[in-house]
Amino acid sequence: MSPSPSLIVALDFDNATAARDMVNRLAPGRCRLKVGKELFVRAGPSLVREWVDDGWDVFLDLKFHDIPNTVAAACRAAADLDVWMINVHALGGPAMLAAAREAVDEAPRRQPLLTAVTVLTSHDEATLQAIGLQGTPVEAVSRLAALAASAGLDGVVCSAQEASAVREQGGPSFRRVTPGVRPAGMAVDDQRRIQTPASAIAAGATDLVVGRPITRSADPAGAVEMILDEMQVTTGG
Ligand SMILES: O=c1ccn([C@@H]2O[C@H](COP(=O)(O)O)[C@@H](O)[C@H]2O)c(=O)[nH]1
Repeated sequence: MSPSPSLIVALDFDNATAARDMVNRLAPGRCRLKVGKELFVRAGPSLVREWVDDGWDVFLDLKFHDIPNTVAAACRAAADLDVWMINVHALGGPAMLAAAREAVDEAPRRQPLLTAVTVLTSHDEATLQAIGLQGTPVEAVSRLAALAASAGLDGVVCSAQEASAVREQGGPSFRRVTPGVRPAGMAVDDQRRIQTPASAIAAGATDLVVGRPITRSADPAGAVEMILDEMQVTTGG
């Protein structure tokens, strides 16, 4: 069975105060939080721990990509924060993915979901050619999703444009975490493979990641509700 759809707010801020202000404007239970490289480097594990202790599900989006031993150690450190989800790059290959899986399985308390980034949503076919990846984005994502599924990961990060192909690869319970979501008429920014919230859900995305359309809104909680409404139109939830 597919997981219930969820909305994850990307907290791309350069300081803890601004990030806390944003979280204080969001309604607990309506969305999850994502902490990425910028905020983590600026504000560190203590901020993540604070939100986890407050009851938030936190996706620690650090996209580990290194030799297996280093990634396993990083995954252990991330799991120690009792977060809901962590991720690595599928391009790290089978041994790295297996090492990450083993590290998370040995987590002493909460085992986070472990997902793998396939092809960044800022990439289009021309970018793939430039970096030497063969085929279309959906072909590359499918190959990498198959690697992640064989290593026993819990899902992948992809664009919603590939969500149905990933569901075929990994089965319904294999999560399709999709950034690059833009409500109709919003700025695309640096994203290239985008979908609206409704079309992302219709395509089989399980967890929608949305940053700037929420965090740059004058009414972030209202923006969350509008996106959730759009998601429910398709799920009937
Ligand atoms: O392929 C990927 C993987 C991660 N991201 C992250 O998601 C958010 C998207 O933010 P927006 O402001 O909604 O564009 C951001 O934190 C990225 O680091 C991604 O966009 N694509």
